[in-house]
Amino acid sequence: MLEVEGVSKIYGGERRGFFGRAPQVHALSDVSLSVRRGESFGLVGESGSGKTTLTRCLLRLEEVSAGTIRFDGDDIGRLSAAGLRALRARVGIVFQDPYASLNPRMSIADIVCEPMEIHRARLGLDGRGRRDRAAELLERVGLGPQHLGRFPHEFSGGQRQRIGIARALATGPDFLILDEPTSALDVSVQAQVLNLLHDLQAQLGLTYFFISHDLGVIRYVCDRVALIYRGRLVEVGATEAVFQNPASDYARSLIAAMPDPDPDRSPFGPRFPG
Ligand SMILES: Nc1ncnc2c1ncn2[C@@H]1O[C@H](COP(=O)(O)OP(=O)(O)OP(=O)(O)O)[C@@H](O)[C@H]1O
Repeated sequence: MLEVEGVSKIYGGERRGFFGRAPQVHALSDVSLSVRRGESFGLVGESGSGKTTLTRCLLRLEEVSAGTIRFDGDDIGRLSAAGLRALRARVGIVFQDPYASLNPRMSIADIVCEPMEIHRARLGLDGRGRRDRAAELLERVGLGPQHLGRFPHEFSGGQRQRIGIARALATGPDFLILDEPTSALDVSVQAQVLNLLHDLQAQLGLTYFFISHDLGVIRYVCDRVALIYRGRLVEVGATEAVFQNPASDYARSLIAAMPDPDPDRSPFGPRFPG
């Protein structure tokens, strides 16, 4: 579904004054990976390793410096304005911090309806239709439609992240970027949100691109995983194979540093029980 081929991204280098240039940062160097339809693909890397840059390139919020990204076979670097809008409707994002990512002055109805308004020509829903869909989405994420008129401060962290997930689903995407979706939550709430994501994936046939620096969560959730270090992929493979038989020194050191490498004894229990 997603193919990233030889992608590099260099920030900076633009002229500054008469003689100088901004320093260059190689945020991504020759990154290649592919995500299959219906799978959960994990991207693991420490802060500054290039995870956000890669997701921004996937949505073409940044232009790549080299390489190509294909979504469903289309080179996203060559999409027309209409093609780009369609891409952004098909790709939803759940952000890390459910406190910062929901506008405190907007009602839950407005928050969940906003992406539907942006994409209204494509979705063909009037105001009533958007509100009905928002109610349906709230129900899907385990919150009732009675919450539509309330505001973010009235909800717990886990509930806010459910609202963030409802918003990410608003345009009917088939691909979700989950950017550290549970790292701001308590461990008990993390497991509930991860289980919700698992159920939604099965119900809606979603493909997940799951970013995290928490290997326990990645092992629990992802079918395959890529490790990124200073903008370079150092390992890609089936999650269990990488955990049980890591090929790179980086993977070995990450796994050795995990508090408990046994998923059956992780805070989340065995991988997706039931
Ligand atoms: N707009 C920008 N201009 C210049 N450098 C940037 C820009 N955005 C990111 N960088 C640099 O690119 C590198 C990769 O950053 P990126 O934000 O992609 O990492 P990350 O893995 O997402 O980190 P985090 O987990 O902290 O979000 C870093 O060195 C960062 O400082």
